[in-house]
Amino acid sequence: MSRQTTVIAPSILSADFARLGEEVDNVLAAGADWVHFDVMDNHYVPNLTIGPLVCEALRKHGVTAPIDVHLMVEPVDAIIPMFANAGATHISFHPEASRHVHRSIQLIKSLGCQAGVVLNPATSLDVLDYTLGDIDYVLLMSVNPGFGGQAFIPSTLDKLRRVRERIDASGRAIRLEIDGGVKPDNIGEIAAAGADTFVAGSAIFGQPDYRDVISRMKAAADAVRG
Ligand SMILES: O=C(CO)[C@@H](O)[C@H](O)COP(=O)(O)O
Ligand SMILES: [Fe+2]
Repeated sequence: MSRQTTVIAPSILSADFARLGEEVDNVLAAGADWVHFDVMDNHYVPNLTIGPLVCEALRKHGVTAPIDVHLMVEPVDAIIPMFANAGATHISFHPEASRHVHRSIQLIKSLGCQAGVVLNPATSLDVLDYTLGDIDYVLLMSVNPGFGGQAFIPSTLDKLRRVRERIDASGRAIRLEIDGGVKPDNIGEIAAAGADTFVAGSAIFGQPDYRDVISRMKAAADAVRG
């Protein structure tokens, strides 16, 4: 199977929300591939962030890049069509926030979006047993969901290797996305462990030069991915 291209997906959670359209334009012009859009409901996670109106506003602003919606909401099914209609291209959810995981995956796909399942640091890989045949990506959390700016949990590297083995054994073109604490100085070992899609919030929006940090991250990942 062909290798997936390296994708850098800045998490807008760390952007300046007062200038969101401009911030998204700037990271995309600086080489970012996707926009990572963190939706938190003050229920599944303690934090409260943004909803479909903001996704729609980015589309109306002229953003054409993939918008990768990471739903940290419970229950999840009612919110999926709202994001599909608002312009999301990718929608992922936490399986423990869905009563019927297969149904949620099929709902996302029926709306024309790519479907992903999200594994928290302490979530077992068992959920992949009956989802790998249907999903388009796995989103592996390397921090506990809810906040930007947390430190990468080192045990995630071993988990990444195990998910990579499962994906390769499936024979399907499934992306492996990593989310939380990804920085220029650890992206190489994260890529070597099997990730191809890299979310980074504070590492990108915390820097004065987006092009410099994104190109350094991409080069470090590609150096080990070949
Ligand atoms: O989903 C989440 C947090 O729940 C992430 O997408 C973070 O927003 C990533 O931020 P950094 O750890 O890169 O600062
Ligand atoms: Fe996220």
